Amino acid sequence: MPRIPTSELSRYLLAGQLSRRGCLRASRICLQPVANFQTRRFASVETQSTSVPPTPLRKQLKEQAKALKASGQKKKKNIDNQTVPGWELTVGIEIHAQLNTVRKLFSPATTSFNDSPNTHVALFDLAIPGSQPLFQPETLIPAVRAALALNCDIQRVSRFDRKHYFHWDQPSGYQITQYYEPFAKDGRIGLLARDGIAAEDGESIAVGIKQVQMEQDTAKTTAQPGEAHWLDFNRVGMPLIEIITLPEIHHPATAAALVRKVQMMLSAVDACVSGMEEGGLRADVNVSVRRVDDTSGKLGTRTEIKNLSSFKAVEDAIIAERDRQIAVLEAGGVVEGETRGWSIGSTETRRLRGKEGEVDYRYMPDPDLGPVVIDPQLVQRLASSSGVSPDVETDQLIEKYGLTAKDAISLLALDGGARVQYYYNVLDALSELGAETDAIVTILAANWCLHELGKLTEVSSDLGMTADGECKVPSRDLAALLHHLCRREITAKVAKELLWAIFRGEVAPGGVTEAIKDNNLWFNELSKAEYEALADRAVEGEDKVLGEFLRFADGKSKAYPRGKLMFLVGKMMRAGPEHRMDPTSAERVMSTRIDDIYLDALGNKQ
Ligand SMILES: Nc1ncnc2c1ncn2[C@@H]1O[C@H](COP(=O)(O)OP(=O)(O)OP(=O)(O)O)[C@@H](O)[C@H]1O
Ligand SMILES: [Mg+2]
Ligand SMILES: [Mg+2]
Repeated sequence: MPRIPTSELSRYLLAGQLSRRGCLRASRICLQPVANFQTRRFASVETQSTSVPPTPLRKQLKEQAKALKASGQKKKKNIDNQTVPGWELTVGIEIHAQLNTVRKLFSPATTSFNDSPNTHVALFDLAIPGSQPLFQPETLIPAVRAALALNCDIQRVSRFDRKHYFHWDQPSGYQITQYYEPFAKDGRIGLLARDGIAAEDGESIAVGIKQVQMEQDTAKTTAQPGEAHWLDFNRVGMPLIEIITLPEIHHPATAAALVRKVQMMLSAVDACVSGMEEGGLRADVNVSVRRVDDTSGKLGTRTEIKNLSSFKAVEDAIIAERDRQIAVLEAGGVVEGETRGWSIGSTETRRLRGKEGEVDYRYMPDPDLGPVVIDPQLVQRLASSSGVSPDVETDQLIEKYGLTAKDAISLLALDGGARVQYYYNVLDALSELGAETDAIVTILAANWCLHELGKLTEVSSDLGMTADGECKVPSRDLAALLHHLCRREITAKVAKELLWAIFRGEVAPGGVTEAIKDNNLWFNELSKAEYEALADRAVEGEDKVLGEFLRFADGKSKAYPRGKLMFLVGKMMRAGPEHRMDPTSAERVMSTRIDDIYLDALGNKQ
């Protein structure tokens, strides 16, 4: 496998775009994407093309559901597909998480997130001859915080090893990782029913963490039409931790819940900048099956599905691979240890390479790097200054703000932990506006932060959420909007339209009230008499419908005819000026008038 041709690199060197200064000093160089760089396609390559913007995950899932519906096939719901009678599934997960650091692991180049390609690259990152690794000790801070959150024992001495493989995403021909002596071992992660584990796992479950190791990320490859690949070396050398669980997970939903919980835990202690949705976290799942009556005590042969980038993909890929392995074994075959891939929307995993294709990594201690010695005092300090755990924060969101466990956990999980910060910012802004932040308001605010904001991203892919909880809809503007809504000064419909306008940038920041004024959107509700007049008109010619209420009042029918009530309210709403009406008020007036007036009148008629 060829490495990056020296001619390509020297072209940039000659063009003066690569820093000639010391190999170990920070250098921001500007490489253009490597066009038409042809070499063997590797399975782990990300195959999106930059010429076509990637489709947002939610959209992909919707399209997948549509296609399934159109094909007339019915997919078994995951909730009913956690076990296969007669078989035990076993899963172990490797999670790669990008650490929240300013510099790369072994070079002083700054880390980047969605910056222009090849603008954060030091000589060492490209393995320019003569350059050497320079361990950046501050990368230990998020790494140790993460390992502590996962209840690991931090090792006083750990070491770096070289894992050799040849691929264009790793210019040196090896990745520096911790193989023989990782910095953290023997952790444990607790999962509760509310975290979304399979019902079969009961109220709670603990999964062991074998080890956590530090390692370098690889360059990002973007496949272009034809055989060309573009390489972005900003990602090469970014510090990662690899979290390796023991093979102790036995249900697909529990595996997905574990990855989600790890993401929440890492963001709670500020160890990571972004979650799965943004590409800061990736998971490989190892899957095996064995018959429940197997008494050998041995696990089945594992296959590994690499590079999963959503919680749903984790669950779906495990189900597909479990079913494939069972089918092979039931047909009298054997499961081969191999690496497999998964794409969104598929129903089967696909073989990438088998055992014979497995790379011999030729692990060896890196001779250019000394041991890492972590002072127990540092560990203590980091332990005592860590953020609140997701379990505790979920409890607080439930108890203090009245949220459901599902909404609390969704808030914590979204945008790599930034969505819940956004929620707090909205509540603070509501208090500043003088709003009572009782449960009605806190629940309403959570609903908008989750669901109404979520609807915006169904069309556009991005809210632009920052780590400090701000986005294209400033928290103060959402608070102003909710304040008016709670005081019934605008209708929910107007509030939703305003949210879109803010998102599209059509309302100046801080200008929600002005926008309502300028567009005459205040809710000038109908008077009681006006509602009553509309109700009277709505029941004209509806004696048959009113008869249903009479039957209920006379005890002839047991169920209150709520559907009929809503039918009459719908007639009222259609007949009146919608922007001046509230469906709840209309319903109240209609139901009172049915009881007080219309039924008597109907009785007299009959
Ligand atoms: N029989 C099995 N069934 C399911 N999972 C298993 C089985 N045996 C091991 N595992 C899991 O496989 C994973 C092995 O990860 P580890 O990083 O140690 O090795 P690797 O996959 O060979 O390395 P890498 O992919 O990083 O090159 C662990 O999560 C472990 O729990
Ligand atoms: Mg591994
Ligand atoms: Mg692996």
